[in-house]
Amino acid sequence: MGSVVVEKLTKDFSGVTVLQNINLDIKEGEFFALLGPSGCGKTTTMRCIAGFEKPTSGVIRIGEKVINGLTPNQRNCGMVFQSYALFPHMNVFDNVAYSLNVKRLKGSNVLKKMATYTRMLNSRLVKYPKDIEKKVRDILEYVELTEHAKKLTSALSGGQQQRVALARALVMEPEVLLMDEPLSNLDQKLRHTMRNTIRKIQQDLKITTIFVTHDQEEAMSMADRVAVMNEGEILQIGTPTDLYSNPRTPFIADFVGTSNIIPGEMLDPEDGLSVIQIGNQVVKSVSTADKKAVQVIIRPENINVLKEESKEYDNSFEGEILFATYLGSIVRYDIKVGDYTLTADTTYESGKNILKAGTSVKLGVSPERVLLI
Ligand SMILES: Nc1ncnc2c1ncn2[C@@H]1O[C@H](COP(=O)(O)OP(=O)(O)OP(=O)(O)O)[C@@H](O)[C@H]1O
Repeated sequence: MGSVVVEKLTKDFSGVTVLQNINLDIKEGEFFALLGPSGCGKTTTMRCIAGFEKPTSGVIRIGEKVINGLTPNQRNCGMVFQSYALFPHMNVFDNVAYSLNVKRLKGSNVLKKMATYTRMLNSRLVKYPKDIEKKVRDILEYVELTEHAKKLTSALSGGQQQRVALARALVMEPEVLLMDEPLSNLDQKLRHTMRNTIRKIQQDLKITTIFVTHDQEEAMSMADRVAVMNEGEILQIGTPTDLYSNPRTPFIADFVGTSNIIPGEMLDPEDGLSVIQIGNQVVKSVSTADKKAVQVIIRPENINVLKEESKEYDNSFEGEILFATYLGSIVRYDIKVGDYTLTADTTYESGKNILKAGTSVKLGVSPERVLLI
């Protein structure tokens, strides 16, 4: 398995820069996600690594080898796309065996051999060499598709088709697995199951994996590390917990999870805590900033919603419930505090009533949970 290093990668399309100064250092066996909104350059980064796009400048290495000059086939990357990209007229087994066969056919008269192979496939006379037969059987068993081996891929469910695509990539024993929004076409429930399947396979095989997604929950739940991209740049790289607790910009705080982001003004510190004026309230934070105008970031789960003040908080506000959303294990409240509406998450306790709109509440936030950017 290979590490993937990208150095100072830029990409222009007709003079328009879509990637600028992308630097990645992906470790061997790591599950690495590229996360960002639509159009931020995730797929282009991936396509440069796979060899489908030529970088305008920059160096890409797999292991020790610079791969800029190699064709996609020579790069030893397996690819899985959102659209599956399977052959609908072939059965599962043939789809998975296809690339292994094509690789073997390399050499003289490839086109003629491929034409013969396709004819054999069409007439169902194809007979695979023993080693290919075994490899395909093993991988199909691994992704739990053995019983579907003879079915046309067009007759399978989305999740099964994506497992065929995964098997087809893995059977080539690639050094790096590149996955571009592989779960986007699946419904919510299947997406969750497939997340676990992909993560388990990745951990089993310890295959270096780059996973492109615009879904922060997907990236955060699957990846060892995540690069957050926006407008052709990488804003921050970190573990999911890193990004969640120490977002470097308001964009990341907002994109990775839900945040209350409120503009404030720094006052003089008190008792070792930063003091920030927000409207006619002050908020205290252990976080520091070396500028006057700051963004105050508070995660919804860090706002304690109390019907009466039962505990002393360094930060305590009066608010009024505007709206309550029951989300299963949590209840999310929109709460009016002065001129702002804050979002607060509370654990749902069965048997306890959800607070109604109009209820007056006290909010408590510990200074450790107030982040300044
Ligand atoms: N072949 C191309 N020619 C011109 N512009 C392109 C080409 N491919 C991509 N772009 C542009 O480059 C930018 C980045 O696109 P890219 O597909 O990499 O973004 P993305 O983050 O993967 O978005 P999505 O999640 O929507 O796929 C976009 O503005 C897109 O329009």
